[in-house]
Amino acid sequence: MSAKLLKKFSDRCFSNLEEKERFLASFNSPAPLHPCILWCDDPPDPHPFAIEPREPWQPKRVDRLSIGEQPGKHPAHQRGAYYCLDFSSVFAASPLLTLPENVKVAIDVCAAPGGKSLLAWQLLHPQLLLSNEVVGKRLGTLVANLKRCQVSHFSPEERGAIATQLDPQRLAEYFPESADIVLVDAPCSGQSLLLKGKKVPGCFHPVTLNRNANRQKRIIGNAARLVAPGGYLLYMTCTYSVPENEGVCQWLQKHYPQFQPIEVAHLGAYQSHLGQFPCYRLWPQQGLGAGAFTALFQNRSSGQQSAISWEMLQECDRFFRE
Ligand SMILES: C[S@@+](CC[C@H](N)C(=O)[O-])C[C@H]1O[C@@H](n2cnc3c(N)ncnc32)[C@H](O)[C@@H]1O
Repeated sequence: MSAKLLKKFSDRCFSNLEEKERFLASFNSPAPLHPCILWCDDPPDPHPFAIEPREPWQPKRVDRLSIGEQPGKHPAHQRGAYYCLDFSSVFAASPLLTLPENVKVAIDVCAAPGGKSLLAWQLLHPQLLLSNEVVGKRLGTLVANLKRCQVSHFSPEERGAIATQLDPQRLAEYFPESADIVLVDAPCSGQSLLLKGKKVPGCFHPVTLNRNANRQKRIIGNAARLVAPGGYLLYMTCTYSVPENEGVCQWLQKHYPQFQPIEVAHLGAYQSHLGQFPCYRLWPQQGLGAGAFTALFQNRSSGQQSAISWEMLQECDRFFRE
């Protein structure tokens, strides 16, 4: 990581000197991140782990564990009792808590390894969860996680998931205006991954940011075409950059003006000071995770939700082929 580019970014983002110092300090001495789990079974009593106090927006099925807990090594993990994810992901997906449950169709456009799909499955109880992943190797991981975490295979008789490996443009052509909720957890410059000890070369470089912003615009534009009239689009990243995040949201509003940003009351305290519309940031200096961006949009156009063809679903499905 270039310390110069990080400093430049923080100069641009924070007029408050103290906030800027705290942001930079997160990189110089990263705080350990609390493990976090999403329960797929009902949590047992007694609880197998030491847990942290809850945040007001924390879904009931999510527990943030004390430092030192290793939920991935517990036998209940292999049994699929829960899925391990980071708390920033929970923050990003938390606008799902404001949406109607028991919807017909949820589509996760960028789904592997599966955290947001599992959150949508647990929080919204969709009839059909269509989890899509373009990268073949990652599709295998996604399907393995869905199966381990007890998500059944969809059929017209049974609520469940379908896994596809389609480019977002193809997805939009096959299933237009069909989804009550579409999730776009976009591939991004991944700046927050630095705080998880990962190497992310060039993640503050303007060329990287532009390349990612452009890729996200293509993905979110196609994702918008999947959303039924009245349905929702949730856009999330794990990066801090402004051309991604606020920039991509502004692009969406300009090119798809029927998509209105929706206020998420429980995230009011996290309103991004870098956007003039409802969108939310978790910063690393807030002490809850490495960071995330999230914005919820509603498709305000009028019309009917399109039905999904079972034949088309069967043709694309890779749930049992992985
Ligand atoms: C941030 S990750 C998704 C994480 C996942 N939602 C979760 O919660 O576990 C972004 C995903 O987008 C996929 N991706 C990369 N390029 C893409 C593209 N052009 N269109 C759609 N997805 C893409 C990546 O392979 C990656 O799996």
